[in-house]
Amino acid sequence: MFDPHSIPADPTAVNVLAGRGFEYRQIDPADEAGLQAWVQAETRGFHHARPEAPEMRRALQVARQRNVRGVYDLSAHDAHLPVATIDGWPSGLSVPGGRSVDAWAVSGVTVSPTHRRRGIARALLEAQLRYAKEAGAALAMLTATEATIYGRFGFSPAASAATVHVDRRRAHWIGPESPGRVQFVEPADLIGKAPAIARRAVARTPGEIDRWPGMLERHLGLVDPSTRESRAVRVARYDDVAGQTQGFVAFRVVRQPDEPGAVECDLFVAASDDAERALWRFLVEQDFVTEIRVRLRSVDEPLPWLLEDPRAVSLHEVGDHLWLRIIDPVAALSAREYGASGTLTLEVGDPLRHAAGTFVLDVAGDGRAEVRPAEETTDAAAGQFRSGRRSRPQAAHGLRLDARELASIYLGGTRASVLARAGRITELAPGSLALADRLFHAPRTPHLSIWF
Ligand SMILES: CC(=O)SCCNC(=O)CCNC(=O)[C@H](O)C(C)(C)COP(=O)(O)OP(=O)(O)OC[C@H]1O[C@@H](n2cnc3c(N)ncnc32)[C@H](O)[C@@H]1OP(=O)(O)O
Repeated sequence: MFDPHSIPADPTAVNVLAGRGFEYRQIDPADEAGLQAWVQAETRGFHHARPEAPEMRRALQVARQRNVRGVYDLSAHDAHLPVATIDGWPSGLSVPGGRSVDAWAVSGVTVSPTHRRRGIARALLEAQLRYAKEAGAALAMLTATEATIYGRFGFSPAASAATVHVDRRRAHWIGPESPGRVQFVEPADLIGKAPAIARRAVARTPGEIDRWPGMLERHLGLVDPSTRESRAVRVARYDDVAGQTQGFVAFRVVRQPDEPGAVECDLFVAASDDAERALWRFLVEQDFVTEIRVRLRSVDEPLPWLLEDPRAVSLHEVGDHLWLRIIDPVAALSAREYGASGTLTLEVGDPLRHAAGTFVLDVAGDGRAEVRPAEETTDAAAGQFRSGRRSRPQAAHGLRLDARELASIYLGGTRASVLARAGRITELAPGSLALADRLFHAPRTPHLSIWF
């Protein structure tokens, strides 16, 4: 695994920020005071309360695993606190076909209100794209607080999420019985096996990213188990007939005294369809609750099809969630599996130059692609055309699009034809959009179930 601490400071960012009177630093994982100040600044940047000691310990544990950078204004009153924060780390991203592609996750982007709109975030983000390249990542990725910030850096929405509400009184189950068993478990008893189950759940869903050490502990209420909020966390797990745990949920019931409550769940992990059904059933069949609210679920849940009254289910806070930025089109396009065979040329524009070029996507009958810059036809490809394994490129299906549009169609969450209707993709030969829609189709709607 690539060491995120090994990347030298980006000279452009150093110079740009120095020119504005700021110092751009990487914080050493062993620099406890430096990391604490960074966490304080990031927490303030996101308008959160100052962290208590257990949360600070957890934040430091996470920060030590990442490339953590701050911008310092040495003339400020609290000069040890950065005026801007950002962190990045290498992480797998699940793509259609069950593989994971090497990506670079970006998080913790804050600029103090005293220093904003002076180009600090731009300097930090452009540097992150160069770090992503240095780390060998095919894409950069993030979740965005505001949808207006990241398009200018080539990021674009690639997977959505929604909060699923279920009206308990109307939630009569008609779906199949799962053969295994759901049972309550204390969070501390689950944490040992939780990461492995989460890994399998991530692998089967395009758009999910690797979980990092310390992430599940927070959802399970284990960071500071003595708080009222942590003590309210209940956990149920699903074991298959062989006794293997295949999924779990962590939830709270919120209620006024003597009133029925509402189930609030923000950790729903299912490594099999049986687990997914059984855990939904467990959540929606609780007594003495009126509503079940599960955050960051897919916009394409099977749940309405499992209930007699599909209108018991409603989607709220539906929106973009995972944003991708293509860094290396050949690596990114080669990683996923495709929904059809065919050959498509992609003329990709990119004002920041990372993904610019013309690429030939040549998908064989097994859904695997060979991708090459248009000027190269490799000997291997020529051999495969001769042997008939791959179709020879015709005069040719092609699209002209920007790196952003490529990011949005990449996981299959948005169709190329929709972006063409929006005037954002140009079809270069008749039939190219229909082919692109078939190629990029993913059997499972991409979905990301965490913030990062
Ligand atoms: C992945 C994540 O961590 S998402 C978290 C993002 N952070 C937050 O929401 C915390 C609160 N907000 C902030 O800290 C800051 O406002 C930031 C980080 C969003 C922007 O920082 P700044 O240093 O002010 O941005 P900077 O001056 O570099 O602006 C860069 C460009 O983005 C634009 N921009 C910056 N913030 C916004 C915004 N909130 N909405 C729309 N455009 C924005 C600027 O106009 C500028 O455009 P241009 O370069 O094309 O002219």
